[in-house]
Amino acid sequence: MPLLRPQTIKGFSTPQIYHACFSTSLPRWPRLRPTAKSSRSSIIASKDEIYNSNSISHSHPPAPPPPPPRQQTPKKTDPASNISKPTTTPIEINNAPTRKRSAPPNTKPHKEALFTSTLIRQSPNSSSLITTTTKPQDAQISAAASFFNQNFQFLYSAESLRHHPKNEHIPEILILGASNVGKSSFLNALVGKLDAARVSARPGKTTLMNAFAVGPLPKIPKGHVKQGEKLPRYSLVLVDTPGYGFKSQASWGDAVWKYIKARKMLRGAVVLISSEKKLMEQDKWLLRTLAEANTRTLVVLTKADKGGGSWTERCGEMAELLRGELRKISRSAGNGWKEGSGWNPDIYITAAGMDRMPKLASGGGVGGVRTSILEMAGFDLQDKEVKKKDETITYGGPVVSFDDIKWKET
Ligand SMILES: Nc1nc2c(ncn2[C@@H]2O[C@H](COP(=O)(O)OP(=O)(O)OP(=O)(O)O)[C@@H](O)[C@H]2O)c(=O)[nH]1
Ligand SMILES: [Mg+2]
Repeated sequence: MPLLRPQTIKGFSTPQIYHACFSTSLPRWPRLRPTAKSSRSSIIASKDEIYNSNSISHSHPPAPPPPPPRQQTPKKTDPASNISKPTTTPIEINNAPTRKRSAPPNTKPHKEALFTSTLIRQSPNSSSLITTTTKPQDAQISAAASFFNQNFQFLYSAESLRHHPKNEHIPEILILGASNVGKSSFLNALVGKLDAARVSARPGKTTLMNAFAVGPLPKIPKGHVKQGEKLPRYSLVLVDTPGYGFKSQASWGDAVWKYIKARKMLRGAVVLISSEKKLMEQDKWLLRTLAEANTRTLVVLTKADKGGGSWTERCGEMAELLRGELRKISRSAGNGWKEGSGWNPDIYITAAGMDRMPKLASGGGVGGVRTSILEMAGFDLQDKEVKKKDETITYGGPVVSFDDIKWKET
């Protein structure tokens, strides 16, 4: 296999070399300085960690199977009609036809749309929050839903990079965000299970990187399979992470950072930001770090149901703010991390953990996010079908093994 320079592989995490400066005194994620480059030896250490990863830690086993779903009494109301319109920004609810979904009894009218929408998104080209699904989007959303509902499996917990077992074939997506932002709840909603990942009202619940598998049997080209290799029976790995900020620890950030810069099958990160809070410096730092590492990024607002005032106004303003921040970051990164290729200009809005309703997996804005995650992971979403794209088309170059990467000299 020819030696490829990692920076020639377009659009996903390029293993570049950065210096990490970890704060040990504060129980926080490390403060990283992605622009300062380090020596090659720090990367070689990461590489060794990958290849010596025989031990799989199960110190954070999955939660027991969820109880049977509670019975819901459907309440038929038009979600869009109950949205309070913003007063200061021109955010409107698109009135395209919606698929009726049931909201729990006694749902407050202003939250009804949150419960019933599969897609809540703000795109740069529209001043409205799109909360509805048009016909083709519906087909894609249901294709993505059936993908995510297949073959759910807890894989492993990892304390550091070397605990992640070798993965040569299956795309991995990282779920990142501050502690308590709703990462584990979001993952549960994605896979349609209430208790796949453990959730708690107390920040700092997730302390390890927890990997979960979803999706149908993968179609791996014969030439990519080594003799006697045991093939995975799922198509996508979602990795829940410990949060940064309040109640977090520097070692958690260290593990996540090493994973971002060295993990071969990482195809993108979903960054969760709470819509009930202000954008934090640490959120901006994370986005900058992903930009410098050239990791594809999708930003999702969580907890749209929380906080005062109109959620449409609050989330719409926050989405605009974030997009401005992302543009600034991509200008200063000056690499392939650009609007549309490095980061997704659509900001999704979710209420994944809202009331922890069993049926929420089909609502709360989560359906639309699934489609973008699959796209980021290299799948092609056609009507009612999800197909794995040829890696050579998606990423602009053959997939090289970690061993074949010629490291950029500093
Ligand atoms: N109202 C509301 N609550 C939510 C939402 N998402 C999560 N929550 C709640 O927020 C709390 C934290 O959720 P988690 O999913 O554990 O958050 P996390 O980011 O995984 O937290 P750590 O693992 O501690 O970093 C829990 O009480 C959830 O029920 C949401 O969309 N709306
Ligand atoms: Mg968690």
